[in-house]
Amino acid sequence: MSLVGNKCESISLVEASRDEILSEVTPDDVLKLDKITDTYLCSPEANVYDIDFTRFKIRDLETGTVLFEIAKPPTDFGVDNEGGEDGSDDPLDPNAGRFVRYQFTPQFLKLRTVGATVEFTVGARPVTHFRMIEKHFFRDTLLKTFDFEFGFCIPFSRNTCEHIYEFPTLPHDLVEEMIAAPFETCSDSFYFVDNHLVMHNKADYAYNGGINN
Ligand SMILES: CCCCCCCCCCCCCC(=O)O
Repeated sequence: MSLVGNKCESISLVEASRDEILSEVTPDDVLKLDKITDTYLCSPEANVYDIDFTRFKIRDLETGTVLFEIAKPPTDFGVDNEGGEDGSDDPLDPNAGRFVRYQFTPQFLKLRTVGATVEFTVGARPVTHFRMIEKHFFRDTLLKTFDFEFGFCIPFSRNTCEHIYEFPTLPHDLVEEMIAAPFETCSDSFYFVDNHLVMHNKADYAYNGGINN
């Protein structure tokens, strides 16, 4: 099956078929991806560990400035935070909560290291080798793959960790294109427990905040 879409702006977020879900997606598979996926590569039910993200914060590590922060309201977390138009606010959408839209200013792309602090809870099962592989694209170009470990989580625990994003050096022309093309920068975040894919989230990004808007 084709796991990839052609353009961030035109991906079709259809759900993977049952056969696709049942075929195991490995960390090596996603490390090899060179395009954004056009489907979610696991169903929401794959999260048998009841991993629940409850807080997320991004800060510039050079100045300590907090750039973005969201905490889970009582019933929801991770849906469009800026009023995007992907339809994920629909309570019947099985993919609600798997997509986030970020809107940053152009200055964001000048940062060198960003710390992303995530707080999450886990359910009744111990979580071993919890790992996130996250791929960032602009259109058809892979900007960078991040590969982070969360480690081991005991049952019914609340956990916090900060991962360090070292920004790639991007050519000036590419940066200008990214600023001029809101939401054509996007990412796939794949979460594995013991090498089994348990969650797949998507995000897109605009970097034109403060420019005529
Ligand atoms: C411009 C290329 C590298 C970009 C690194 C951006 C770091 C942003 C951290 C936020 C990622 C959150 C992903 C998510 O919400 O699923």
